[in-house]
Amino acid sequence: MAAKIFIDGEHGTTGLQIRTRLADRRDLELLSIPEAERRNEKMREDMLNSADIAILCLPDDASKQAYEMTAANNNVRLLDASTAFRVHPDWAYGFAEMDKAQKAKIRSARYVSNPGCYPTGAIGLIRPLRAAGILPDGYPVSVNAVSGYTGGGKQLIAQMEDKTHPEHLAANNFLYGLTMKHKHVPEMQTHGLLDRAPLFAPSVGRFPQGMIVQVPLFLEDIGGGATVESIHAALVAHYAGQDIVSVVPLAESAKLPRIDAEELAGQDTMKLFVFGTPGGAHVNLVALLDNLGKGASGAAVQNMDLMLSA
Ligand SMILES: NC(=O)C1=CN([C@@H]2O[C@H](COP(=O)(O)OP(=O)(O)OC[C@H]3O[C@@H](n4cnc5c(N)ncnc54)[C@H](OP(=O)(O)O)[C@@H]3O)[C@@H](O)[C@H]2O)C=CC1
Ligand SMILES: CC(=O)N[C@@H](CCC(=O)OP(=O)(O)O)C(=O)O
Repeated sequence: MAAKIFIDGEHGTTGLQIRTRLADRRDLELLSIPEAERRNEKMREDMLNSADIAILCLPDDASKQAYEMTAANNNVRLLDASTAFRVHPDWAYGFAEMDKAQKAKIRSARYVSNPGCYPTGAIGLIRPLRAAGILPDGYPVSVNAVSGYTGGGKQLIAQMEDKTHPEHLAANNFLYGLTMKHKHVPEMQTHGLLDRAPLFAPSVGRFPQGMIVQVPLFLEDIGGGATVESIHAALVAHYAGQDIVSVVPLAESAKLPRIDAEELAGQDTMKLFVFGTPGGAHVNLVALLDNLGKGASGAAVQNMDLMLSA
Protein backbone atom coordinates (compact mmCIF):
# COMPACT_ATOMS: atom_id res chain seq x y z
CA MET A 1 0.00 0.00 0.00
CA ALA A 2 1.27 3.48 -0.89
CA ALA A 3 2.47 5.52 2.07
CA LYS A 4 0.33 8.61 2.66
CA ILE A 5 2.36 11.82 2.73
CA PHE A 6 0.94 15.24 3.61
CA ILE A 7 3.11 18.32 3.13
CA ASP A 8 1.74 21.00 5.46
CA GLY A 9 2.90 24.24 3.84
CA GLU A 10 3.06 22.57 0.41
CA HIS A 11 2.57 25.91 -1.36
CA GLY A 12 5.59 27.57 0.23
CA THR A 13 9.19 27.51 -0.98
CA THR A 14 10.36 24.34 0.78
CA GLY A 15 7.02 22.57 0.41
CA LEU A 16 6.82 23.18 -3.35
CA GLN A 17 10.34 21.83 -3.83
CA ILE A 18 9.47 18.68 -1.90
CA ARG A 19 6.26 18.25 -3.90
CA THR A 20 8.22 18.54 -7.16
CA ARG A 21 10.68 15.91 -5.98
CA LEU A 22 7.83 13.54 -5.08
CA ALA A 23 5.64 14.19 -8.14
CA ASP A 24 6.58 11.00 -10.01
CA ARG A 25 6.72 8.68 -7.02
CA ARG A 26 4.31 5.79 -7.48
CA ASP A 27 5.04 4.40 -4.01
CA LEU A 28 3.45 7.43 -2.33
CA GLU A 29 -0.01 8.87 -2.07
CA LEU A 30 0.23 12.65 -1.69
CA LEU A 31 -2.52 14.19 0.43
CA SER A 32 -3.13 17.81 -0.44
CA ILE A 33 -5.07 20.93 0.51
CA PRO A 34 -6.00 23.53 -2.16
CA GLU A 35 -3.76 26.59 -1.95
CA ALA A 36 -6.62 28.89 -0.96
CA GLU A 37 -7.32 26.68 2.09
CA ARG A 38 -3.69 26.36 3.19
CA ARG A 39 -4.38 28.02 6.55
CA ASN A 40 -7.70 26.20 7.17
CA GLU A 41 -7.00 24.59 10.53
CA LYS A 42 -9.75 21.98 10.32
CA MET A 43 -8.56 20.76 6.91
CA ARG A 44 -4.94 20.75 8.08
CA GLU A 45 -5.83 18.77 11.19
CA ASP A 46 -7.76 16.20 9.14
CA MET A 47 -4.93 15.82 6.63
CA LEU A 48 -2.24 15.69 9.29
CA ASN A 49 -4.09 12.90 11.05
CA SER A 50 -4.73 10.94 7.84
CA ALA A 51 -1.06 10.78 6.85
CA ASP A 52 1.59 8.18 7.59
CA ILE A 53 4.19 10.94 7.45
CA ALA A 54 3.38 14.66 7.63
CA ILE A 55 6.17 16.92 6.38
CA LEU A 56 5.89 20.34 8.02
CA CYS A 57 7.13 23.22 5.85
CA LEU A 58 5.80 25.97 8.05
CA PRO A 59 6.96 28.74 10.34
CA ASP A 60 7.91 27.52 13.84
CA ASP A 61 4.58 28.42 15.47
CA ALA A 62 2.54 26.57 12.87
CA SER A 63 4.85 23.54 13.21
CA LYS A 64 4.26 23.50 16.95
CA GLN A 65 0.54 23.70 16.28
CA ALA A 66 0.75 20.73 13.87
CA TYR A 67 2.62 18.80 16.56
CA GLU A 68 -0.22 19.52 19.04
CA MET A 69 -2.83 18.54 16.46
CA THR A 70 -1.26 15.10 16.05
CA ALA A 71 0.06 14.43 19.56
CA ALA A 72 -2.66 11.90 20.36
CA ASN A 73 -2.33 10.02 17.06
CA ASN A 74 0.39 7.38 17.14
CA ASN A 75 -0.15 6.51 13.48
CA VAL A 76 1.33 9.70 12.06
CA ARG A 77 5.03 10.52 12.07
CA LEU A 78 6.29 14.08 11.68
CA LEU A 79 9.21 15.45 9.68
CA ASP A 80 9.59 19.15 10.51
CA ALA A 81 11.53 21.61 8.34
CA SER A 82 11.29 24.49 10.84
CA THR A 83 13.62 25.43 13.68
CA ALA A 84 11.06 24.46 16.32
CA PHE A 85 12.37 21.02 17.33
CA ARG A 86 15.96 20.85 16.12
CA VAL A 87 17.49 20.64 19.57
CA HIS A 88 14.56 18.88 21.21
CA PRO A 89 15.63 15.61 22.86
CA ASP A 90 12.55 13.70 21.63
CA TRP A 91 13.29 14.50 18.01
CA ALA A 92 15.87 12.75 15.84
CA TYR A 93 18.05 15.27 14.01
CA GLY A 94 17.71 14.57 10.30
CA PHE A 95 21.33 14.82 9.21
CA ALA A 96 21.93 11.21 8.21
CA GLU A 97 25.66 11.57 7.57
CA MET A 98 26.55 13.36 10.80
CA ASP A 99 27.51 10.11 12.48
CA LYS A 100 27.24 6.40 11.90
CA ALA A 101 24.21 5.90 14.18
CA GLN A 102 22.11 8.72 12.78
CA LYS A 103 20.49 6.87 9.88
CA ALA A 104 19.08 4.24 12.22
CA LYS A 105 17.78 6.94 14.57
CA ILE A 106 15.97 8.69 11.72
CA ARG A 107 14.56 5.40 10.41
CA SER A 108 12.90 4.48 13.66
CA ALA A 109 11.91 7.93 14.93
CA ARG A 110 8.35 9.14 15.23
CA TYR A 111 9.63 12.71 15.16
CA VAL A 112 12.40 13.92 12.84
CA SER A 113 13.63 17.52 12.55
CA ASN A 114 15.11 18.53 9.23
CA PRO A 115 18.34 20.53 9.70
CA GLY A 116 18.66 24.22 8.85
CA CYS A 117 20.57 25.04 5.69
CA TYR A 118 23.50 26.84 7.35
CA PRO A 119 23.79 24.25 10.14
CA THR A 120 23.99 21.48 7.53
CA GLY A 121 27.21 23.04 6.22
CA ALA A 122 28.59 24.07 9.60
CA ILE A 123 27.86 20.81 11.42
CA GLY A 124 29.05 18.87 8.39
CA LEU A 125 32.44 20.57 8.77
CA ILE A 126 32.75 20.83 12.55
CA ARG A 127 31.26 17.68 14.04
CA PRO A 128 33.74 15.20 12.53
CA LEU A 129 36.63 17.28 13.89
CA ARG A 130 35.09 17.40 17.37
CA ALA A 131 34.30 13.68 17.27
CA ALA A 132 37.88 12.89 16.21
CA GLY A 133 39.30 15.03 19.05
CA ILE A 134 40.98 17.44 16.61
CA LEU A 135 39.04 20.58 17.52
CA PRO A 136 39.69 21.13 21.24
CA ASP A 137 37.30 22.28 23.97
CA GLY A 138 37.07 26.03 24.15
CA TYR A 139 38.11 26.66 20.54
CA PRO A 140 36.30 29.82 19.32
CA VAL A 141 34.50 28.63 16.19
CA SER A 142 33.31 31.21 13.62
CA VAL A 143 30.89 30.38 10.84
CA ASN A 144 30.65 32.80 7.89
CA ALA A 145 28.13 32.11 5.18
CA VAL A 146 26.30 33.32 2.11
CA SER A 147 22.92 31.98 1.04
CA GLY A 148 20.77 32.27 -2.04
CA TYR A 149 17.75 34.43 -1.29
CA THR A 150 15.19 31.59 -1.46
CA GLY A 151 16.55 30.73 2.01
CA GLY A 152 14.30 33.45 3.37
CA GLY A 153 11.14 31.87 1.93
CA LYS A 154 8.31 33.60 0.06
CA GLN A 155 8.78 36.88 1.87
CA LEU A 156 12.46 37.39 1.07
CA ILE A 157 11.95 36.10 -2.49
CA ALA A 158 9.30 38.79 -3.03
CA GLN A 159 11.52 41.47 -1.47
CA MET A 160 14.43 40.54 -3.73
CA GLU A 161 12.50 39.98 -6.97
CA ASP A 162 9.60 42.45 -6.87
CA LYS A 163 10.77 46.00 -7.39
CA THR A 164 7.32 47.31 -6.40
CA HIS A 165 7.41 45.52 -3.03
CA PRO A 166 7.10 48.10 -0.20
CA GLU A 167 10.16 46.51 1.44
CA HIS A 168 12.07 45.84 -1.77
CA LEU A 169 15.73 44.99 -1.25
CA ALA A 170 17.99 46.43 -3.94
CA ALA A 171 21.28 45.17 -2.46
CA ASN A 172 23.09 42.44 -4.36
CA ASN A 173 24.77 41.12 -1.24
CA PHE A 174 23.93 41.96 2.37
CA LEU A 175 24.87 40.91 5.87
CA TYR A 176 22.11 40.20 8.40
CA GLY A 177 21.75 38.51 11.76
CA LEU A 178 23.80 41.43 13.07
CA THR A 179 22.59 40.96 16.66
CA MET A 180 24.65 37.73 16.74
CA LYS A 181 21.54 35.85 17.87
CA HIS A 182 20.59 33.89 14.76
CA LYS A 183 18.14 31.06 15.37
CA HIS A 184 20.60 28.51 13.94
CA VAL A 185 23.26 28.98 16.62
CA PRO A 186 21.82 26.51 19.19
CA GLU A 187 21.52 23.83 16.53
CA MET A 188 25.10 24.38 15.32
CA GLN A 189 26.36 24.19 18.89
CA THR A 190 24.37 21.10 19.92
CA HIS A 191 24.89 18.96 16.85
CA GLY A 192 28.35 20.39 16.17
CA LEU A 193 29.28 19.04 19.64
CA LEU A 194 30.65 22.47 20.58
CA ASP A 195 31.14 23.51 24.19
CA ARG A 196 31.08 27.19 23.16
CA ALA A 197 28.43 28.82 20.99
CA PRO A 198 29.85 29.54 17.53
CA LEU A 199 29.96 33.09 16.19
CA PHE A 200 27.68 33.03 13.16
CA ALA A 201 27.80 35.71 10.43
CA PRO A 202 25.27 35.00 7.63
CA SER A 203 24.68 36.93 4.42
CA VAL A 204 22.47 36.77 1.35
CA GLY A 205 23.40 37.16 -2.30
CA ARG A 206 21.30 38.04 -5.33
CA PHE A 207 21.02 34.49 -6.62
CA PRO A 208 18.10 32.19 -5.86
CA GLN A 209 19.69 28.95 -4.76
CA GLY A 210 23.11 27.97 -3.44
CA MET A 211 25.16 28.40 -0.30
CA ILE A 212 28.73 28.65 0.95
CA VAL A 213 29.49 28.04 4.64
CA GLN A 214 33.02 28.78 5.87
CA VAL A 215 34.74 27.82 9.13
CA PRO A 216 38.22 29.39 9.30
CA LEU A 217 40.71 27.78 11.71
CA PHE A 218 43.99 28.91 13.31
CA LEU A 219 46.09 25.76 13.53
CA GLU A 220 48.30 26.97 16.37
CA ASP A 221 45.21 27.48 18.54
CA ILE A 222 43.92 24.02 17.70
CA GLY A 223 47.18 22.41 18.78
CA GLY A 224 47.77 18.66 18.84
CA GLY A 225 49.79 18.84 15.67
CA ALA A 226 46.73 19.45 13.48
CA THR A 227 47.59 20.15 9.85
CA VAL A 228 45.68 20.76 6.66
CA GLU A 229 46.33 17.11 5.80
CA SER A 230 45.18 15.66 9.15
CA ILE A 231 42.00 17.75 9.11
CA HIS A 232 41.24 16.67 5.56
CA ALA A 233 41.93 13.02 6.45
CA ALA A 234 39.50 13.20 9.38
CA LEU A 235 36.73 14.49 7.10
CA VAL A 236 37.47 11.86 4.46
CA ALA A 237 37.33 9.08 7.07
CA HIS A 238 34.10 10.44 8.53
CA TYR A 239 32.25 10.58 5.22
CA ALA A 240 33.51 7.28 3.77
CA GLY A 241 30.83 4.91 2.50
CA GLN A 242 28.05 7.32 1.53
CA ASP A 243 27.40 9.38 -1.60
CA ILE A 244 25.66 12.56 -0.48
CA VAL A 245 28.47 14.42 1.28
CA SER A 246 31.77 14.39 -0.59
CA VAL A 247 35.16 15.66 0.55
CA VAL A 248 37.08 17.22 -2.32
CA PRO A 249 40.66 15.84 -2.59
CA LEU A 250 43.31 18.27 -1.34
CA ALA A 251 45.15 18.22 -4.66
CA GLU A 252 41.95 19.21 -6.44
CA SER A 253 41.00 22.04 -4.07
CA ALA A 254 44.59 23.36 -4.14
CA LYS A 255 44.10 24.15 -7.85
CA LEU A 256 40.81 26.02 -7.44
CA PRO A 257 40.99 29.77 -8.02
CA ARG A 258 37.47 30.38 -6.67
CA ILE A 259 34.26 28.72 -5.45
CA ASP A 260 30.90 29.47 -7.04
CA ALA A 261 28.08 29.62 -4.48
CA GLU A 262 25.62 28.40 -7.13
CA GLU A 263 27.63 25.36 -8.21
CA LEU A 264 25.31 22.87 -6.51
CA ALA A 265 22.04 24.72 -7.14
CA GLY A 266 19.38 22.18 -8.01
CA GLN A 267 21.31 19.29 -6.45
CA ASP A 268 20.80 17.47 -3.17
CA THR A 269 24.45 16.77 -2.40
CA MET A 270 27.04 18.71 -0.38
CA LYS A 271 30.76 19.22 -1.09
CA LEU A 272 33.31 19.89 1.63
CA PHE A 273 36.69 21.52 1.00
CA VAL A 274 39.77 22.01 3.16
CA PHE A 275 41.87 24.96 2.01
CA GLY A 276 45.33 25.73 3.29
CA THR A 277 48.98 25.48 2.41
CA PRO A 278 50.95 22.50 3.76
CA GLY A 279 52.95 23.79 6.72
CA GLY A 280 50.82 26.94 6.86
CA ALA A 281 49.15 28.49 9.90
CA HIS A 282 45.59 28.77 8.62
CA VAL A 283 42.95 26.40 7.29
CA ASN A 284 39.60 27.36 5.81
CA LEU A 285 36.88 24.71 5.88
CA VAL A 286 34.19 25.25 3.25
CA ALA A 287 30.85 23.58 2.65
CA LEU A 288 29.02 24.06 -0.64
CA LEU A 289 25.36 23.13 -0.97
CA ASP A 290 21.97 24.23 -2.25
CA ASN A 291 20.04 25.87 0.59
CA LEU A 292 16.90 24.26 -0.83
CA GLY A 293 18.61 20.92 -1.65
CA LYS A 294 20.68 19.26 1.06
CA GLY A 295 19.84 22.43 3.04
CA ALA A 296 16.08 21.79 3.06
CA SER A 297 13.90 19.89 0.58
CA GLY A 298 16.51 17.39 -0.65
CA ALA A 299 17.32 16.46 2.93
CA ALA A 300 13.61 16.22 3.73
CA VAL A 301 13.05 13.68 0.95
CA GLN A 302 16.14 11.75 2.07
CA ASN A 303 14.74 11.69 5.63
CA MET A 304 11.26 10.73 4.48
CA ASP A 305 12.75 7.79 2.56
CA LEU A 306 14.71 6.69 5.62
CA MET A 307 11.54 6.88 7.73
CA LEU A 308 9.66 4.82 5.14
CA SER A 309 12.41 2.19 5.14
CA ALA A 310 11.90 1.45 8.87
N1 LIG B 1 13.73 28.30 2.34
C1 LIG B 1 14.75 27.61 2.84
O1 LIG B 1 15.89 27.55 2.26
C2 LIG B 1 14.60 26.84 4.11
C3 LIG B 1 13.45 26.93 4.89
N2 LIG B 1 13.36 26.17 6.04
C4 LIG B 1 12.22 26.24 6.95
O2 LIG B 1 11.09 25.62 6.36
C5 LIG B 1 9.91 26.26 6.82
C6 LIG B 1 9.18 26.79 5.62
O3 LIG B 1 10.01 27.78 5.02
P1 LIG B 1 9.80 28.32 3.56
O4 LIG B 1 9.25 27.25 2.70
O5 LIG B 1 11.06 28.98 3.18
O6 LIG B 1 8.70 29.43 3.87
P2 LIG B 1 7.60 30.05 2.90
O7 LIG B 1 7.19 31.33 3.54
O8 LIG B 1 8.10 30.07 1.50
O9 LIG B 1 6.40 29.02 2.99
C7 LIG B 1 5.69 28.76 4.18
C8 LIG B 1 4.33 28.23 3.83
O10 LIG B 1 3.63 27.96 5.05
C9 LIG B 1 2.38 28.63 5.00
N3 LIG B 1 1.94 29.00 6.34
C10 LIG B 1 2.40 30.01 7.11
N4 LIG B 1 1.76 30.02 8.29
C11 LIG B 1 0.85 29.02 8.25
C12 LIG B 1 -0.12 28.53 9.16
N5 LIG B 1 -0.30 29.08 10.36
N6 LIG B 1 -0.87 27.46 8.79
C13 LIG B 1 -0.69 26.89 7.59
N7 LIG B 1 0.21 27.31 6.67
C14 LIG B 1 0.96 28.36 7.00
C15 LIG B 1 2.63 29.85 4.16
O11 LIG B 1 1.43 30.38 3.68
P3 LIG B 1 1.27 31.95 3.36
O12 LIG B 1 1.69 32.10 1.95
O13 LIG B 1 -0.18 32.21 3.60
O14 LIG B 1 2.14 32.70 4.32
C16 LIG B 1 3.51 29.26 3.06
O15 LIG B 1 2.74 28.60 2.09
C17 LIG B 1 10.33 27.38 7.77
O16 LIG B 1 10.27 26.96 9.10
C18 LIG B 1 11.75 27.66 7.32
O17 LIG B 1 12.46 28.24 8.37
C19 LIG B 1 14.36 25.31 6.36
C20 LIG B 1 15.50 25.20 5.62
C21 LIG B 1 15.72 26.02 4.47
C1 LIG C 1 18.61 33.54 3.74
C2 LIG C 1 17.77 33.35 4.95
O1 LIG C 1 17.04 34.24 5.37
N1 LIG C 1 17.86 32.18 5.55
C3 LIG C 1 17.11 31.83 6.73
C4 LIG C 1 17.43 30.43 7.15
C5 LIG C 1 16.97 29.38 6.20
C6 LIG C 1 16.89 28.02 6.85
O2 LIG C 1 17.76 27.23 7.03
O3 LIG C 1 15.73 27.76 7.36
P1 LIG C 1 15.26 27.57 8.82
O4 LIG C 1 14.72 28.89 9.13
O5 LIG C 1 14.23 26.56 8.82
O6 LIG C 1 16.33 27.14 9.68
C7 LIG C 1 17.42 32.73 7.90
O7 LIG C 1 18.55 33.17 8.05
O8 LIG C 1 16.52 32.89 8.74
